[in-house]
Amino acid sequence: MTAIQTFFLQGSVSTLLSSQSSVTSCRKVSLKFTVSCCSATSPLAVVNGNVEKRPSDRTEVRIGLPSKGRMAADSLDLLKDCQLSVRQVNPRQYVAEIPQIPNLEVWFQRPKDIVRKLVAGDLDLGIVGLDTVCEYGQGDEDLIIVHDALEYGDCRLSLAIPKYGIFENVNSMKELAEMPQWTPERPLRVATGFTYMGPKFMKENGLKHVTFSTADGALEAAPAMGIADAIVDLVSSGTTLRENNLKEIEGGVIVQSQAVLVAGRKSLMQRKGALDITHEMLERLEAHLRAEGQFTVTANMRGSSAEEVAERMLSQTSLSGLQGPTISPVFCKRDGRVTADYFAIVICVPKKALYKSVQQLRAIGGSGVLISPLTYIFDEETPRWRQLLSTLGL
Ligand SMILES: Nc1ncnc2c1ncn2[C@@H]1O[C@H](COP(=O)(O)OP(=O)(O)OP(=O)(O)O)[C@@H](O)[C@H]1O
Ligand SMILES: O=P(O)(O)OC[C@H]1O[C@H](OP(=O)(O)OP(=O)(O)O)[C@H](O)[C@@H]1O
Ligand SMILES: [Mg+2]
Repeated sequence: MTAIQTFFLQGSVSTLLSSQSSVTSCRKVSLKFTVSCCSATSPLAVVNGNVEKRPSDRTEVRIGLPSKGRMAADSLDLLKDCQLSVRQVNPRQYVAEIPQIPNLEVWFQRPKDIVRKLVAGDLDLGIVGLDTVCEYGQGDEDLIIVHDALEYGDCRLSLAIPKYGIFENVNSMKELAEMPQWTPERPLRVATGFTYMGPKFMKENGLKHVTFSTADGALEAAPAMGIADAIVDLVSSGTTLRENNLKEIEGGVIVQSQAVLVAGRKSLMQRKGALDITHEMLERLEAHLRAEGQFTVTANMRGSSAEEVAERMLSQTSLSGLQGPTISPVFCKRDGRVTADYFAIVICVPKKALYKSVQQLRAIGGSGVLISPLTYIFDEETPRWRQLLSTLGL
């Protein structure tokens, strides 16, 4: 019989980087492992929080969304903006649906569990921060980033050290690695929740004498408490670092992160419907995110012909639109004759350039300028879809 247990290991565990496999006793940490027990007599197999990969014959495609934390609401909002509203019967129910996509089940999970379940094949798609994919995916080639920039959850995984004391004049990873203080007896102590990415980064940067401790939050307190010399944690505005007298250093950014759509390769290749659903979600996300930075601008312009109006429009730097202005005659009846003295112009304008565009329109005789939000810009091609097909070898 197979039982799955989760428990806390309390003890003195840390990783000494100079010898990859050695686990030495240095510092108190609390690590959470999922352990699968095959029988009362067989040895325990630690599988990094994952249950073993197993085949599944379910017919529904599953997407994991963050159940809590700062990514949860933003993920639902983004899907809603793409007309993919999630219908959840009550907030404590972890399964939900997106009525627009009938064969898709939504499962609310903690971000790290979304990545673990993607690796295990229990989810097919997920939305999480790139930092979480890197940390819990541990380089698994079966994890494919389908959309790498969902434009929320911006932060970076960074190494930070105190501004004071022996670190006062240390401003780069190189200077940190060259400090004479770090020896096998007195290694650099790093506190981090990123127990895969942290050690990997330090090793890649040539830091030999390093130990790690971990905690579930408020890591920025560790140096002032005397528990650690440095931390590896997420930074967004930088306020938490500043308030705790810590600084980032040159070369110390490990990952630039934001929300991403991630999928399991096997799911995309083998699960019926998974690739089609991914295609639809990708199309909507790309078209929506592209549109979000733009306004539609319509205006009237007096002119003798569409070509003459177009020439005036194209003489201005901010009025060329995506592929050029759309110009249509506005017909009216004067003295019994139908004429077109006015033309309606329609262009897309980046939100940042809106006021400049309005000024330029007025300068060339535009009137009655109307501004409306854009929901989607569907291009002929979805660049990330091409990329995905090529990654899958299709
Ligand atoms: N300060 C921040 N600003 C912006 N995005 C952040 C910030 N901190 C984390 N993130 C992003 O949001 C994701 C979720 O972080 P959040 O702290 O909300 O949840 P969590 O870390 O899973 O939960 P908890 O902190 O309660 O353990 C992170 O993986 C990261 O991608
Ligand atoms: O650069 P800032 O904008 O100050 O944000 C950085 C902080 O945000 C996250 O913490 P969170 O709010 O998730 O709290 P936690 O420590 O409980 O995870 C992260 O772990 C940092 O502590
Ligand atoms: Mg957090």
